Amino acid sequence: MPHPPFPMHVSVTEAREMLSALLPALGTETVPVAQALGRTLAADLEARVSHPSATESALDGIAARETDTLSASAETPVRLRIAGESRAGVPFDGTVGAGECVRIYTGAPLPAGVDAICPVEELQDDGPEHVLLRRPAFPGDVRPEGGDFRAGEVVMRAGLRLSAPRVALAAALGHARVPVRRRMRVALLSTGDEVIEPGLPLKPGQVYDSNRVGLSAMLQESGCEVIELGHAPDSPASLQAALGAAGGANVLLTSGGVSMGRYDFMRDLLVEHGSVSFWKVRMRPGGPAILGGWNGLPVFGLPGNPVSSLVVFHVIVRPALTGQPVQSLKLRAATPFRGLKDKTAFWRGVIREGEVGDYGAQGSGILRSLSDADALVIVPEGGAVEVGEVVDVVLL
Ligand SMILES: Nc1nc2c(c(=O)[nH]1)N[C@H]1C(S)=C(S)[C@@H](COP(=O)(O)OP(=O)(O)OC[C@H]3O[C@@H](n4cnc5c(N)ncnc54)[C@H](O)[C@@H]3O)O[C@H]1N2
Ligand code: MOO
Repeated sequence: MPHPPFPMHVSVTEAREMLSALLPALGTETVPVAQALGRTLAADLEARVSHPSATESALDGIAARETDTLSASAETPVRLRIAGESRAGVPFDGTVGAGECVRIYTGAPLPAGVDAICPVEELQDDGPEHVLLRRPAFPGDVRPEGGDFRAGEVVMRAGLRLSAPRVALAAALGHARVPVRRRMRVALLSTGDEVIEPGLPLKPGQVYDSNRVGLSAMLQESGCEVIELGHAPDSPASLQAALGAAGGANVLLTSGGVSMGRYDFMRDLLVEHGSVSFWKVRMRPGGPAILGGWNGLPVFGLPGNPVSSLVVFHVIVRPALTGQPVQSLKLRAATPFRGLKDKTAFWRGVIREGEVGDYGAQGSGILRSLSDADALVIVPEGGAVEVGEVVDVVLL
C-alpha cells in the first residue's frame, strides 16, 4: 500500500480522539443507584443530608464530660452516675449533668452536655446506676456532625466513574437514582479460523477465544451494553455477514485480522468496502489497531494478540466509550524499562513496596503478563527508564 488515503501511525491520543469523534452523543438518563456500577456520572451530585447527621460516638461505651474523667486510672477509677442511654436511632433526649454519663453505642448521637467517650473495655459496672472508668474519656472518639460531608455540599463531580465505593457514596448522599451517561451499545465480534469456544477439544493450531471473553468483561465493567456477535472465520463473506448483523449498535469492536497477513481480511474489508479513519497506532502492544466505518457504523478493529487487544481497549477504546479519562499515577522504577524509537510502550509492571518493576515476559501473546500485572508502565516514544526514575503508570 504505497500511499494509503488515510492516516497511518497515529499517536495514542489521536487514536482516542478520532474514535470519540465517530461515536454518537448519547445523552443522559437516571438509573437506580444500585444499578449504576461502572456508569459515568452525568451531573454533579450534592449531599441531601449531612453525614454524620449529628455528632455521634465512634465506640460502644459511655459518653461523659472529659473534664469529669481526667483523673481516671486503673488504680484510681472515676465513678459516674448513669443518667440513661443513647442508641443509634434512639437518642437520649435529656441533658447530662456534672458527674454523670450515658451508656452509648457506635453511631448513636452524643447527648447535650457531654463531649468524650470511654469504651466498654475500660469500664466496670458499680451497682445498677454507676460505672467505674479506668481511664479518661477521649473527645477524639466522637465523629463530628458533617465530618464525612455536609448537606448542600457538591461531593461528586460529573464525569466520575461510578466504582463500588462511589455508588455507596451516592446512596449515602441521599440519592435513590443518579444521572448517568446512556450506555454505549457495543457489538463485539472475534475473528480467526483458529479461534474456538473455550471448553471444546483443541485441535493443533487452534486457540481458545479469550479476547471475546476479556473484551466482553471489560465492556461490562465499563457500563456498556454488549451485543454479542460471536465469532467469524477468516473469510470476507463471513466477516461481511457478521458486520451486517451489528444493526442497533453504536459501534462495533472486532478482534483479529488487522495486521499484515494474507488472511487479515478485517483490514482489507474496511479499506476496500468500508472506510478507514486510521490504521496503526504508535504503540506496543497494539500497533496494528484500525478505525473505520461500515455502512455508517464506526468499527474499531483490535489486534488479535491477547495482550494487544486488551491493552488497546484499556487505553484507547474504554476512555472513548465512557468519557472516563485514563487515570495514571507516578511511581519510581524498581527495574529498567526499555523504550521504543517511534512507539509508546505499555509494559506490564508489578508494584512492590511502592515501586514498579518489570513483569518479565512482555510478549503480546503472554496473557499472564496482563492478568498477573498490577499496572501498565508507560514509556514515551524514544524514552527509556533507568532504575530509580519516576514513571507514569496506569493501574490495571
Ligand atoms: N509481518 C508482520 N506481522 C505482524 C505484524 C507486523 O507489523 N508485520 N504485527 C504484529 C502485531 S504487533 C500484532 S498485535 C499481530 C496482530 O495481528 P492480527 O490483528 O492480524 O491478529 P491475528 O493474526 O488474527 O492473530 C494474532 C494472534 O492472536 C491470536 N488470537 C486472535 N484472536 C484471538 C482470540 N479471539 N482469542 C485469543 N487469541 C486470539 C491468534 O491466534 C494469533 O496468535 O500481528 C503481528 N504480526
Ligand atoms: O502489538 Mo502487537 O500488538 O505488538 O503484538
